Amino acid sequence: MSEGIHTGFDEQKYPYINRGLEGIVAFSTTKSFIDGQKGELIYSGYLIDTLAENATFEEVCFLLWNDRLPNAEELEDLKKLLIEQRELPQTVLNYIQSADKDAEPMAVLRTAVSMLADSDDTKGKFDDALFEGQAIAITAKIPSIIAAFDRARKGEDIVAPLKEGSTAFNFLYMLNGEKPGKQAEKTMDLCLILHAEHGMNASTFTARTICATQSDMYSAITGAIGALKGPLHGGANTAVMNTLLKLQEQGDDADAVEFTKKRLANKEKISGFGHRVYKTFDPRARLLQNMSKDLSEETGHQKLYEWSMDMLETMKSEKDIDPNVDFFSATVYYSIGIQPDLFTCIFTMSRVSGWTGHFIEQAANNRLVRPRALYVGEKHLDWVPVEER
Ligand SMILES: CC(=O)SCCNC(=O)CCNC(=O)[C@H](O)C(C)(C)COP(=O)(O)OP(=O)(O)OC[C@H]1O[C@@H](n2cnc3c(N)ncnc32)[C@H](O)[C@@H]1OP(=O)(O)O
Ligand SMILES: O=C([O-])CC(=O)C(=O)O
Repeated sequence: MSEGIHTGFDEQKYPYINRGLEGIVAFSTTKSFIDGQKGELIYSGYLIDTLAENATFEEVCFLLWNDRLPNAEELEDLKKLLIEQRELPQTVLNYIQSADKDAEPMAVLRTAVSMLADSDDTKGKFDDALFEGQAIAITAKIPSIIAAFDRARKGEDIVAPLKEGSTAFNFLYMLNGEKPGKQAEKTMDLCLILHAEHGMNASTFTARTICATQSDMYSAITGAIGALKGPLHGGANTAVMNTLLKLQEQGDDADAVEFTKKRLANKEKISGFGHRVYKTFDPRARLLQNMSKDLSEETGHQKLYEWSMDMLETMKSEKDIDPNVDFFSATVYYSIGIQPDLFTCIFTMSRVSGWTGHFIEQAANNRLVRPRALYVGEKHLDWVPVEER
């Protein structure tokens, strides 16, 4: 340790700092398992591929809140409760209508979710018996907030939620003002399943840290939304789409290989690639890649898919880095008509199930989260009066 640096630590005991907490195991969980070498993801016992093939988003919510799949009656009950909770309180609708049209959708969503606490009958009280009801209310209302803001900012009437249909179906209906077809609903539902849960990622860690102070679920989800919004986390899906749209502006013969190489040469990070845990292809990206390919052919967006593949191959050959979940979700969302600046909100619609599952788990076996920082500043300085500085 160099002279003048005072750590405040026993240096024998704390010889290094773990920047970014990489590899630190601070919680146990039954919510998900990730094998970063094999590229395997499991939600409460079920492989992501099994869930993608068989489950609905509502079943995944139940799974993440209860660590088991629902029987038919439990699933119907949950769907009913989610439908009952879709309507937004008038205070939140008023806020959405008055929000700046140019505001970031994730910022509006963050504020609106925070406001929901006021009109919740439980006031977000920290009580085991109330957590699942709060999780249902927040999960049900997030799609309504996203769709309402998107319509309000375009000067369109807000569409009231349906009293039927899946979360995916109702969201697309509220967003577009017309009922979606079977395929759009299925695509949306699959995206919700694939983004629901992912271990101790930055936003889930935020939610658990807030829970650990015994604050409340609304605060935890508000904080988690703030963490997800960043471009190194969930915000990367919007950044991926902006890159592809930039290529599109250059015309059909735009060169995605050169574009990627140039950015790498400038030491820029390429959004949608790399991961703290996966050292191979993210299994969700594999599933989304197949969807992206099929949808790009159906919607005439083949060029976007071709450029994505050029970027993928360049990242592999130049850096040996694979795509993460945000890479192909971008073109999937785009192909079903969602605007790029809403992409991270769609991620939120899904991830709220994992955040709330972790909140319930943390509360059941709580300990305050409180790591330490290595102090590297000065100590015991003499006070200098302001006029002498
Ligand atoms: C839902 C999600 O949150 S998935 C992640 C979404 N985020 C992104 O797509 C943003 C782009 N990716 C990244 O910034 C990173 O890969 C992260 C933040 C996701 C994970 O990164 P970390 O584990 O912290 O790795 P770190 O940033 O230290 O990168 C390690 C090395 O790989 C390089 N690298 C990692 N990702 C990328 C990338 N996307 N583009 C170019 N280089 C990259 C780094 O430059 C670094 O190289 P160096 O050792 O030569 O300096
Ligand atoms: O696990 C992470 O760090 C990021 C991620 O892929 C996710 O949250 O889905």
